[in-house]
Order: sequence, then C-alpha cells, then structure tokens
Amino acid sequence: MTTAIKQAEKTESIIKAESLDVYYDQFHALKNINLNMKKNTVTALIGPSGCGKSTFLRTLNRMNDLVDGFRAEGNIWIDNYNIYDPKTDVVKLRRDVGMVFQRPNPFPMSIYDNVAYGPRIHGITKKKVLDEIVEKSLRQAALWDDVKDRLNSSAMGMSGGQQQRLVIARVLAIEPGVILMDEPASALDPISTSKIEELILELKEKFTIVIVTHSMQQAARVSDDTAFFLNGEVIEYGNTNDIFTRPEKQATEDYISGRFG
Ligand SMILES: Nc1ncnc2c1ncn2[C@@H]1O[C@H](COP(=O)(O)OP(=O)(O)OP(=O)(O)O)[C@@H](O)[C@H]1O
Repeated sequence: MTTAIKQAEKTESIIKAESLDVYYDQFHALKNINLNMKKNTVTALIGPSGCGKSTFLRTLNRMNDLVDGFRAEGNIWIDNYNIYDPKTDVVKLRRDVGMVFQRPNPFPMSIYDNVAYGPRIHGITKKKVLDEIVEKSLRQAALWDDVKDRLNSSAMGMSGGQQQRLVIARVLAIEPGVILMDEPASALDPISTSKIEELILELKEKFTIVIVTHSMQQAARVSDDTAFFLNGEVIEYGNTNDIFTRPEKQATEDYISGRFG
C-alpha cells in the first residue's frame, strides 16, 4: 500500500452529521449541525452548560432514543451507514460506537467479568478467547500491570481513575470503531486525569474519539479538532490549534478566554 493511500484512509471521514436538528418536545436543542469527523482523530465538543454537547454526543449512538419527546431530523452517517435509517440495527450501532460517561460505572462484579461482559453478551464463551480479549483490552486501557494479579477481585475496590480505565477496557473489549466520552475525567483527580488524557492519545491510533469537555486545557491537549457549541448551534469548528490560537468568531474567543460559560 502506498503512503498516499494510507494517508487518504487516515483522513477519510467516519462520522458525518448533515443538517441535524434535534428536539425535546417543542424545545429545539440542536440546530442545523454539520460536522465531519475523520478517522483516528479526537474531536472535542466544547461550550457552556446546556448548549447541546451531550445531546449531540448521544445522537451518535442513538442513546437519546430512550428519552421521551426526543426527535432527530437530518442525517448522521457513521462508517457510511445512516444511523437514523429505520433499518439500522441499534444493538450493532452501540457495539460500533462505545460510550464512556462522566462517573466511572463499573458493574458490581470482578475486574475480569467487567471486561468479559460485552464479548459474552455477543456470544463468546471460550475461556481462552475471553482471556485473550480481557488481557488485550486491559493492556490497551493501560491497566493490565495494575490489575493482572487481581483479575478476580471486585471492580468496586479500585480507585476512581482505575475504574474509569476499566470502563474504557470494557468498551474496547467489544471492538468499537468510535468511542464517545462525556467528560470522562471530570470526576477524577489530576493524576488520574492525565492518565486518561495519555490513554486518549494512544487510543486514537486505533479508534476515533469524540469527547465532551469543560476543560479548555484538556481540549487543547487531547484533540485534533474542536467544535464550539452555543445555544444548540455549532458556532465554530475546525483544527483545535486554530480554534484556540486564532478563532474566527468573537463568541469563540470570549468562551475560550473564560469570558463566559
Ligand atoms: N431529556 C431532556 N428533556 C428535555 N430537555 C433536555 C433533555 N436533555 C437535555 N435537554 C435540554 O437540552 C439542552 C442541551 O442539553 P445538553 O445536556 O445537551 O447540554 P450540554 O451542553 O451537554 O450541557 P452540560 O455541559 O451542562 O452537560 C439544555 O437546554 C437541556 O435542558
């Protein structure tokens, strides 16, 4: 394969929102969103509270379907399929598009069983295969060395930062292409936060990541592209370095310099 082709593959867009409008009953929560995210990149969604970041993130694996009064118009393409097509297999979508929440939410079971949970649900029963998946996922989540001698201990005995990396390992075990993260480090101490940030940078080699964050420093450290949301609209979207050093819109500049939000 030539370098040019590899490069083209790397920059191919994997997530595309086209004229997306979202409503909660009469409330117009997202207005004409158009974003085009490339494979193996990290996109940060920033903006003040209530501007629609989480709503947008949750439309990417149809988590909002469960919310009363939710309605989406427009299209979201992930890996060339329209996820709002009525024929979409939502179970498969959620396997392809994993999600990590603000508070670590390990299941009350062993470390091993947390990671093996998804593969088991998807029909994998052979111990040897599960062992391999568990080890690989824990290694990818930079947790293997911490826990390899206590795989059968309860996940509830881990620190908050370890629990969040375990949750990431649980997501990785089902081999998604895309990982959504909703403020994944906001409940963690600074050391655990920097471990999660390092992990994000490693994971983007294999996955495409979309992260909601309230930390401008975090967005600047981990993301390639940034979308600035305000009142349900994307005000500015582009290369993170450009957005942070020479934003085109006054509102973006005001937000990133801490003048509101
Ligand atoms: N289930 C819901 N029903 C009705 N309105 C909702 C619902 N979820 C969110 N909203 C509204 O949609 C708007 C966007 O909310 P959203 O949670 O997406 O914002 P956000 O930018 O992620 O905020 P934060 O940074 O505080 O998490 C807000 O006005 C919120 O009140």
